[in-house]
Amino acid sequence: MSGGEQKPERYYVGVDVGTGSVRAALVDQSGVLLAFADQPIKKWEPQFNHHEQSSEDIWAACCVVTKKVVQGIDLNQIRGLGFDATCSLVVLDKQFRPLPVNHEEDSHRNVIMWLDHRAVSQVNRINETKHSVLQYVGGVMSVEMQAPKLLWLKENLRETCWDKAGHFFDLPDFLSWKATGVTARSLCSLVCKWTYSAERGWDDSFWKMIGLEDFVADNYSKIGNQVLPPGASLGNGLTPEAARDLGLLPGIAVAVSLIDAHAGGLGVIGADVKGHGLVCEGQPVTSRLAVICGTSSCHMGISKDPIFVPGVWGPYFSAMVPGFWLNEGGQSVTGKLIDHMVEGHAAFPELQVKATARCQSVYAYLNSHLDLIKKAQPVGFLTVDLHVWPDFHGNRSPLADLTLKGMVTGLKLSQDLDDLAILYLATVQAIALGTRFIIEAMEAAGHSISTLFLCGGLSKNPLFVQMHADITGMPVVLSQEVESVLVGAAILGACASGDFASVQEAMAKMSKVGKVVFPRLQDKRYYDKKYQVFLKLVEHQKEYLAIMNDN
Ligand SMILES: Nc1ncnc2c1ncn2[C@@H]1O[C@H](COP(=O)(O)OP(=O)(O)O)[C@@H](O)[C@H]1O
Ligand SMILES: O=C(CO)[C@H](O)[C@H](O)COP(=O)(O)O
Repeated sequence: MSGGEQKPERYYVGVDVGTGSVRAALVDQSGVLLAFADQPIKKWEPQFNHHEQSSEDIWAACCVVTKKVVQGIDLNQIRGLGFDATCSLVVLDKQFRPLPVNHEEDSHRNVIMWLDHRAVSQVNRINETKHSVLQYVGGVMSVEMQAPKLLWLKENLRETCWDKAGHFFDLPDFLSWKATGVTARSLCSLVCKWTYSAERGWDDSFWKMIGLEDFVADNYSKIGNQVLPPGASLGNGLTPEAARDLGLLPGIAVAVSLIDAHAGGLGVIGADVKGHGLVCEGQPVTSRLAVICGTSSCHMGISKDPIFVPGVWGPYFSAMVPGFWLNEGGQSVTGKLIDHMVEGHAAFPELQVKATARCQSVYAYLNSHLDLIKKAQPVGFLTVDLHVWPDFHGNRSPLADLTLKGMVTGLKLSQDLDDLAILYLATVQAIALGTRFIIEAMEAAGHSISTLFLCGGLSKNPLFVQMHADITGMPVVLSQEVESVLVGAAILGACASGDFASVQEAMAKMSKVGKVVFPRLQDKRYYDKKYQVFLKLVEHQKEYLAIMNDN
């Protein structure tokens, strides 16, 4: 190339499989999103607490969105592809065909979703073993992890699923296998959801103790015995078949994947914060907490040395940022809870009609409605006598108690739009109060957090963002690209292509600060009182249980 000519742009494709939809983006070397597409995916709930999906449906959606974002682009400029996905469990037979994870024997439904709580008895038995691997998941294994789900399959679907199974994949690893034919697993998935240790590998005694000695006997071939770091390049890149499916060129670099929350973490946590008046500017990156808020919220904090936080997953070595330990706090339903509260209210049909008439989302309409009814006071003060405990799907962190339930106190006989708006506000606040609860647990164990970096669908909601700032008392950083999880996936593709020397370098170059929302410190006293009530709610819930269980 002659001196005056510009180098052709280099692009990366990121694919993010969330709970409700698949998204793809075309991203350039500086992390700018040039094209975006999304596509809903199917979900089944055949019985309460059973949640299933189809890996074929998910792959088909990945193909649709990828083809859309590369339309009109010279495919030779696309250097790498990265996937992230929810940590759902995909089951395939020895010939890589889908196997049913249900009593109906519907093999189309071969994915047990991350939020599925069918394996309660199994996880209780696993926790009773007090095995040392449990130290690395906050002391208590979650029913949402893979070991209890695998045990459930063995105990409940022996002939139709377990005996025929050849491959159990975390969804992010299924996608990279589909793209490359390589069955290597991501260190991220195996460490965070499967009890693998980055330093010690699999622990035979754990699998034997819980009754899944089958994996030890076949040298873990069904759950992964080749483990690679996220962002590493897989095999010979994209296979000709997958290239046809996705509308890309064969041979482009495909990265080892990440779980979606972890991709969000990569997409936001390394941004250069200079000039934004943020306290974290002069502090190490460990002072930042990435909060990825979609159907669920995940609170990703990193540290140089392992920190054991009771009820908070981890510490996981190199599972998100290489060389750092990760603690992952979480709330199992946040976006799903807001939607549940709003859509279940008697005034929801009226809300839908009014929001549609104004061409607004229901959330934007509710936010403006709250602004109307708040009068002179700060909007958050509308919930002085309405309080919510948000564990409608159990508590992930910091209590790690899946038996906890949701609570609402302060209900009235009214069913109008004002009532719906205030209940929505109290729910948003409860989620933010839950974040404060998690941060306090992390800090008590040794983390020192000063700044939140929010991304995911809920970060599009200004009320949700402001409440997180006001209730935690910390500034909230939003990225320049709203779809930061996709930037994280593209960072993986960029690393696999060899265009960046390390994940850290790609993070620093591709994630950018957009808006900063500061806490309104004048409202602190009010939110401190809301937090006091919040903690009382769960105390009371436990008391009610003790009364009812007392013989
Ligand atoms: N424009 C928006 N304004 C406010 N909230 C939104 C918006 N879009 C999505 N959400 C919320 O975000 C949640 C979904 O987030 P998303 O990141 O898309 O989920 P997932 O990755 O789990 O599929 C929804 O449940 C909804 O509550
Ligand atoms: O457990 C998780 C990450 O470790 C997430 O909760 C799960 O992957 C679902 O993510 P989302 O709510 O973004 O769909």
